[in-house]
Amino acid sequence: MKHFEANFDGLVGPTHNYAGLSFGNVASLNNATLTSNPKAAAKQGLQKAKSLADLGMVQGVLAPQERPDLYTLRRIGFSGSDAEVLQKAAQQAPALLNACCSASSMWTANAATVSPSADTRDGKVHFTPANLVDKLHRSIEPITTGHILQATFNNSRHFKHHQHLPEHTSFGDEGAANHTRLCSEYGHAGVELFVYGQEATNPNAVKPKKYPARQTLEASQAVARLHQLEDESCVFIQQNPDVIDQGVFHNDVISVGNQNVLFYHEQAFLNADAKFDEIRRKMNAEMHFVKVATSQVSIDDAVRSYLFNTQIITLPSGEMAIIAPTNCQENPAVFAYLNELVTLGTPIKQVRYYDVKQSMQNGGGPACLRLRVAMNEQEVAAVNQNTLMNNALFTRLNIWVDKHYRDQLTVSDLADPQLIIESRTALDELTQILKLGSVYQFQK
Ligand SMILES: NCCC[C@H](NC(=O)CCC(=O)O)C(=O)O
Repeated sequence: MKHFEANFDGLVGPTHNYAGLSFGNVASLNNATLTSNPKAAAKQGLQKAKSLADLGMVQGVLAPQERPDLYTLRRIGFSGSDAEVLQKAAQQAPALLNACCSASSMWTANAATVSPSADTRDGKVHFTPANLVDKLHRSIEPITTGHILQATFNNSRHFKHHQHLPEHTSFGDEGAANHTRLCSEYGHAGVELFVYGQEATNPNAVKPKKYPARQTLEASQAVARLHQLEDESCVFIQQNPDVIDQGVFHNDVISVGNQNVLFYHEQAFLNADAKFDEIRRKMNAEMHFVKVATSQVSIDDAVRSYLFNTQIITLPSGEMAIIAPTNCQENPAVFAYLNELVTLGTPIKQVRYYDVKQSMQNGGGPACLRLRVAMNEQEVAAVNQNTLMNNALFTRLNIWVDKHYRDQLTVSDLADPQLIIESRTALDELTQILKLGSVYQFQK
């Protein structure tokens, strides 16, 4: 049977804006006053997804969330008509309004952790939505994320959906951004590498001093248990707290893996040597650890360019390619490194650049925008086929974006009640295009 690694990209929602909501995420804070372009953001994302489909990859899309989130605003005491709720929140608690308007669900690397059927005891593909408790604006995502995942992977014979972990910082979970699956072939059992920022229940364990460690060991272990993974196929490794304090808020800002390749910065992990030995032992296959030294690319350049927030994909030819943001071309040290990388004799043979600047300005690169789901042919056939990218869907979604999205949005626009109507009209139409059923609260 054939096996694939599919990428499901998050569609950028109609309220895409720069509100500076993510303490510890340098780009989010630095760009807090910029005017965003939701239409351009959505189109950049669609173009990247379509380009991967054109390369012969299995590519899908995940619907965005309903924003503004009036249900959360009502839950915290704002009342009246929808327009009144928005106006009162804008006057009395603008920071809370901003948190309820973010289009952050587009970063589907944080939607869930996924374990393919080759790794799980019951032979199903397992999904656990991330609780994202570290950030208010993201902590309101997991319930709807669960609905969207269930409507997309809507076959209980093949797909097992779990509830998100308990909503407490001890179980801080950021999903696939801190999870990498290593394997020889996508269909063979692999090693699932869980990267955590801190141990919540061990007061003596090291942790960052300045910025939050969003992922805990306890959360990663819980996901591994839920997904029915064998101990022999899991490795838990701590992120270097010093790099978290330099803006590496997720592991996918400092390392990325694909099949038997782990591409990483030398400062990414604690106790890397011992953990890499454990990976080698558990893999039963040759591993390529592709290390980038600080002398080649500094942490600052890695964070600015998102060199490691690239996607490494295996093309139908068997060659690996890196999907990089154009920001990597614009950074001299990073561009020089990538030009050299393809000559080094590693499995990575080419680099392709895509403009995803609208997302980058919020601290999300190409890899943040996608959720990886390794599947066999039968599982791909069991996915909601209306979510899979092809020429027709690409054309349809571009028309949909043109019809509903604004080409500029500032934080002060978030109090505009018209935005509720625009967003709901767009999302209602989207659920029809993707045949998702009623996944949003306003549809229930
Ligand atoms: N995987 C990339 C996630 C980026 C995301 N940024 C944000 O939410 C920024 C939102 C804002 O500042 O408007 C985050 O930090 O979780």
